[in-house]
Amino acid sequence: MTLDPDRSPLARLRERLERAVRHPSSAVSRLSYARTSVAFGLVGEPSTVTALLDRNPPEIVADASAEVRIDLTREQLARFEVGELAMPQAVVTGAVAAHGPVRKYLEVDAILRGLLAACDGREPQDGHRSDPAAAGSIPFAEADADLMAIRTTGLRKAFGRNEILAGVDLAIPEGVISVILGPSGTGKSVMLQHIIGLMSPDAGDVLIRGRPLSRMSRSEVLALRREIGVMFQDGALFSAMNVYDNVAFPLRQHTDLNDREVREVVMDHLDAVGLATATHRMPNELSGGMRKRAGLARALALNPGILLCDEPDSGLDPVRTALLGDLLVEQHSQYGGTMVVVTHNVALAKRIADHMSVLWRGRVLEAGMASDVLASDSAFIQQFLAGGSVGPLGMDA
Ligand SMILES: Nc1ncnc2c1ncn2[C@@H]1O[C@H](COP(=O)(O)OP(=O)(O)OP(=O)(O)O)[C@@H](O)[C@H]1O
Repeated sequence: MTLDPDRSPLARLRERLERAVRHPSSAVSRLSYARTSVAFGLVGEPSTVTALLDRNPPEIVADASAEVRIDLTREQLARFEVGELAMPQAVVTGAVAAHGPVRKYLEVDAILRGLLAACDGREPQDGHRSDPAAAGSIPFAEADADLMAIRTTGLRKAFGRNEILAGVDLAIPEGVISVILGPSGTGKSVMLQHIIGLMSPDAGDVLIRGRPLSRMSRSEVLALRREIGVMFQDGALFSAMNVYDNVAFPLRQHTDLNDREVREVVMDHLDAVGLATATHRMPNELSGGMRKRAGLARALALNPGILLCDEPDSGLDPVRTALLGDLLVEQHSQYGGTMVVVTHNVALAKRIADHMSVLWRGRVLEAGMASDVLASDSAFIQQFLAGGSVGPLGMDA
């Protein structure tokens, strides 16, 4: 694989959008995939944007370079500002105008589908309404079921008589930060190992971008792992290599970049995680937080479409956890993609999650946009969020 410097996430997005404009009938899947890099947004300087917002209904425009531009109505802008419609990045003819976390991106997708269908003069094939203003909120479960970054269907796993996963149906949307939250010992790490293909289920399946792991050959699973970066609890650094070589390792293994190009990518990532001056340190000379940040830089080195973070807060104090959470959000807004964070840390989950799945007793108890899950009236969720000792969750439950 060659990493073409011209093929930045933005360049790749542009390509996909161009294809989507040329072939609107395939726009839904292409745009859904495009969400993994960056997506949608306001166009132009704030004053231009305001002028554009006066147009009603919103419109989609292919400019000279076939860039897709999306103008929002005033009503949509208001929701954008209060965070309901925040989008990862806005594109101005190839330049990033603004960025922030995705919140209700599925609503945005409904709008996009409508816009594209309107642009093509046809109704979208999946029956979604073409009037973007009327698209409104669509229930999470109905949206893009086949276009989730990760899905598990009826996943079961037992160790002896100890059933850990009892039919887990998980759906992780593309392009956002998803937190898998649950009490200790509930099987979060076991789930993660199934997703990477390191553990096989007793029943059920894992689908990565629609591709079932059960039907993949070993070489396909290995290739898939290159699309998935993993940040392990302790960083999982090679103890005999310094920080620089640890981050360079996947690039040397899986790309044909020359030394200068490797250096550029490595230093870019180390700089982003605040370790640019620690290149020569060995893992045992790093603090726990530094090891995690080095692990994050390594996990991102190949620019994976999906990043899995296993308990990134383990062993960190609350302040370091908050700082690491902010770093994850920052990295996500910079690189895009789907980020999955497994944790039992409620404060971290609240800080970073766009989407949340709560695991309990081997199943997904509740899942959806983080704000909805946090407002759940489930007794278990309320107890877990509050850290209370009274409720359905006991020592062994
Ligand atoms: N390879 C294994 N063999 C036997 N039991 C295992 C194995 N891996 C995990 N388990 C058991 O599965 C259960 C769930 O473990 P897991 O590490 O997934 O929990 P978790 O939700 O990640 O917990 P925590 O938040 O404390 O890390 C535990 O009881 C653990 O002992």
